[in-house]
Amino acid sequence: MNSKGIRRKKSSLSEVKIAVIGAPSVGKSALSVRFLTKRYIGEYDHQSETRYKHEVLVDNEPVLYEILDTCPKNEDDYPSADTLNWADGILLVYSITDRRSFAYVKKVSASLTDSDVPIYLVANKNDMVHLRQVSAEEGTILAGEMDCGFSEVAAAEQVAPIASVFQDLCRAVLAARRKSKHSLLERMLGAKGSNIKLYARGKSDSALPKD
Ligand SMILES: Nc1nc2c(ncn2[C@@H]2O[C@H](COP(=O)(O)OP(=O)(O)OP(=O)(O)O)[C@@H](O)[C@H]2O)c(=O)[nH]1
Repeated sequence: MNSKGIRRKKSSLSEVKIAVIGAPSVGKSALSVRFLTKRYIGEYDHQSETRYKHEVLVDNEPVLYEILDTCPKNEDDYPSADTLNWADGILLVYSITDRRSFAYVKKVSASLTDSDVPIYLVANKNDMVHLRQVSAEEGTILAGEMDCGFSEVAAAEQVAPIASVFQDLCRAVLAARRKSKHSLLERMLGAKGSNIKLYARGKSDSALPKD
């Protein structure tokens, strides 16, 4: 997978970089374009990964999404370390009609066990239940193992549930970012704890007793 030129620097607060990862033809582009344009376009003719930028409100806060729609060449083409390092959040996609695509996300999830990057698991093509090869329960179990969100959706038919998937992942990214900032601050305060001076609020320095 070609990820040349992808910046490694982590985003600022309002930017959220999402990598959409899954086996070929599971509907990664259909889901991304549904979220970006609310439209469903059945066939995408792209031979390489595509990046989109899109600003939306999440909980009334503007968020700039950068979405990397990956494009594996085959079922054995897994995302590169560059792609996984680049992402603030990972949308793992499989198709309910394709058991091998479920094996693909399982394998990617196994490579992410030491990663703190928030993940969301999506089972696409839920409109094709007559061709189902992966049960909803299997998806729920895998999401439980990864401790991440999970939905069965149909890019072909739905708009709001797909927006919710991207927004839930965005919330998880922002929450993880707040948590890591908080723990960094705690570590800094802990290290400098002995030097911290406490001032009584509401009193000016001149009103404080001189020692
Ligand atoms: N029935 C059905 N077909 C879908 C759905 N989403 C995508 N497809 C079809 O699945 C095929 C693959 O969709 P893409 O969005 O190109 O899949 P992709 O994962 O981006 O494919 P690659 O870029 O080749 O890896 C297309 O024919 C889509 O029309 C869905 O929800 N339901």
